[in-house]
Amino acid sequence: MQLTQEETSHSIQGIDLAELTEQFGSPLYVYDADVIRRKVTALQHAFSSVDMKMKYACKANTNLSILRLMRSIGVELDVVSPGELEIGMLAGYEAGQITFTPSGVPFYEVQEAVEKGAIVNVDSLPLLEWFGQTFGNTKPCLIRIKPNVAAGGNIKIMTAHADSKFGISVLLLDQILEVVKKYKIRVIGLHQHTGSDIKDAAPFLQVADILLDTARHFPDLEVIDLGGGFKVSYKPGDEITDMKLLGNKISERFQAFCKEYGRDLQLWFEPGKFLVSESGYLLVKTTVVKEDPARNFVHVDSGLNHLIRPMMYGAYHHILNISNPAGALKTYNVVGYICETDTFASDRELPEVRQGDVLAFLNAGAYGFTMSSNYNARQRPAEVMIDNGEAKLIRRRETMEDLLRTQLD
Ligand SMILES: Cc1ncc(COP(=O)(O)O)c(C=O)c1O
Ligand SMILES: N[C@@H](CCCC[NH3+])C(=O)O
Repeated sequence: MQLTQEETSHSIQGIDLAELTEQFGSPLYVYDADVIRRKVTALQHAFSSVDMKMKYACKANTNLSILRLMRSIGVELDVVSPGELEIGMLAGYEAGQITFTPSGVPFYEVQEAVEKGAIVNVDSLPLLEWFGQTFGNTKPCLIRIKPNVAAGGNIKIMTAHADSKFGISVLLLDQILEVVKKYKIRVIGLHQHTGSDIKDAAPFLQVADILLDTARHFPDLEVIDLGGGFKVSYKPGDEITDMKLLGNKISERFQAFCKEYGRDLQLWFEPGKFLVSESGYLLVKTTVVKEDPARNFVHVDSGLNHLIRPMMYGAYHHILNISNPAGALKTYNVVGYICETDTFASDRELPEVRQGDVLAFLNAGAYGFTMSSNYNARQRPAEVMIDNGEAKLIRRRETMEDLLRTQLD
């Protein structure tokens, strides 16, 4: 990973990260708005030769300020629940700019979203049948195809292989077409999402081919939606998706398809991680350094309740000791304070960690706060966004009252 000068000096836009924990407390999520802008621009450049639209997969990070930033730079939205839809609309999106990509949800959730004006990605044959019965040809929809391709950082985040629950298998095309014909359903797009953390261009091209082949059977398309999944850099030296190469290759195939189809379509992507992962840091404080005969343990004032990716996927998050960057290197297991095995990192070399040192977990912008919980009756951290050289609190720290609000005594 190429750390920028700002990252090595442990400041963002001139704001010292350690000082932020003094000001806003610890643990603390911090986001750099400039990184998000840069990522959006990179994707726009990569696909500048086609009519491309970004639908930010906001499950990665639903903070209203992030959504408002996305909206201000022309990025639309992909949501997976009524809650995300509501947050999107609160951020100022019109429902027509939002796609709803459910996964086996109750049909009334789809009904409400469609009635509000969102466009649904239909993900099962029973939902397609219901959609036809309920809306006939009065509402547009996309169909989520499962291309039966396995790709992604780990099996838990692969969503398009044959055994995955997501979408309608491409092998069921005849049945899809039958239902569409029966109700004259207005299918304006085909969608697929292969998985997350996909480095190589090859799987993206493979699924694009499958989706475009399938698209030939639908005469009224306006959109091809290739989902998200671009790989970002988690580890120093990590190879990431070559967006320029991918942009050229996909655009070329897409243009050839549009020519054959006889009409220019729009190409949609639903990036989550790519847009926000690298913008975020989780700042934590070292509570205890335990020099055990077997290992050195660094305990921090956080755990799987705040950042579950290392425990859930074995995901690597780079860690900086921002209080002692020049300390002698030592090897540690960095662990949380939760009453479970919540190891953030094993055998990690860090500049000597002392009690009270502030550590920064990188790549905490995506699937960090949104996957957090109140396990062990712990409150969730505050969130801060740095923009125009200013740090603003964009979510206050939870309190005990927040935790008790729904309990009836
Ligand atoms: C339907 C859909 N679109 C987009 C995404 C975003 O994926 P990523 O954050 O890897 O770009 C996901 C998450 O896996 C998803 O399920
Ligand atoms: N939450 C996953 C990615 C999205 C999975 C949902 N389909 C991660 O942190 O890598």
